[in-house]
Amino acid sequence: MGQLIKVCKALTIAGSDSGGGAGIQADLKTFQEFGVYGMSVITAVTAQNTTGVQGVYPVPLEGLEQQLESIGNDLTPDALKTGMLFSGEYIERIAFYIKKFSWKNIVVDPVMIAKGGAELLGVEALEAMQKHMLPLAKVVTPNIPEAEALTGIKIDTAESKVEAARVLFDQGAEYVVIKGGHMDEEGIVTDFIYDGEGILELTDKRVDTKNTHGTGCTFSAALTAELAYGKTVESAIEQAKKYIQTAIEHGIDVGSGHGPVNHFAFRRIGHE
Ligand SMILES: Nc1ncnc2c1ncn2[C@@H]1O[C@H](COP(=O)(O)OP(=O)(O)OP(=O)(O)O)[C@@H](O)[C@H]1O
Ligand SMILES: Cc1ncc(CO)c(N)n1
Repeated sequence: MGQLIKVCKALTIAGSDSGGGAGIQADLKTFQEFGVYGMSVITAVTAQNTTGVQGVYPVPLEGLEQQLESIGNDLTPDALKTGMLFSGEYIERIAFYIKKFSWKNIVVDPVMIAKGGAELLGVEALEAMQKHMLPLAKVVTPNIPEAEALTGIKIDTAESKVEAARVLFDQGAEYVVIKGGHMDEEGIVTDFIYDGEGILELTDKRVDTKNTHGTGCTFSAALTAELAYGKTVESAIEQAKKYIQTAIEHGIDVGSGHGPVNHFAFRRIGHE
């Protein structure tokens, strides 16, 4: 007789990256590495590789809603993350289903632009992100350009970073993580965390590499996996930072452009 195993479950609502380094593919690979059962709702299919995004094909709205219904009627995620949400209309529907099924532990990665400049979310969708997604977010994880777009604040000083984090908190996120990958800091990368009261900064050494495709998706997926286990937000962020650091340090040599990070490096080199 087979034995059924109870596991923690995580859902990603995001776009597909045919190249396998970002989006749904990065999320599911990361969930698997953390030993979490991964599920997906696909918003759009991208034709993409390490050199860029060649095409974006949204899943019809009906198909998006049906995927959400299918998950909600049978499987309750312990945590979920959102990535590329495609449009304001899609965001509004996704928020509706998250509330309908009372899903909790939500990580909102407000993906807007791919490395190389391809638009993954229209600017018209900014308002929907602020109005519908941020109030549902346990954690919001913008990179610097996304934090600037959502707040209208130019982030170029320590003070402006704090100010932007406050605005995102006021927009409804319980925790704000402004990722430092795009900040021009000599030799280090600092992620900035704000919970409405205190500030925590997580710093690690900047890896000199062109293989940074999918860093943001991978980081937020690791964070989501840890939340699915019931970890505190602080410890989930710390673990996600360790995971992404190891994945970047051991980048994978495929493709001729910005190659992927190594989703399986963390366990293989002895972390648990
Ligand atoms: N060169 C690097 N060396 C070490 N850590 C990095 C580097 N670049 C990014 N990171 C880390 O990776 C995570 C993602 O940050 P980043 O700012 O690159 O997100 P992102 O722009 O949303 O990524 P993407 O859009 O490519 O998926 C953060 O934890 C950040 O500190
Ligand atoms: C589908 C998808 N989601 C997110 C990103 C951002 O890295 C990407 N390049 N592609």
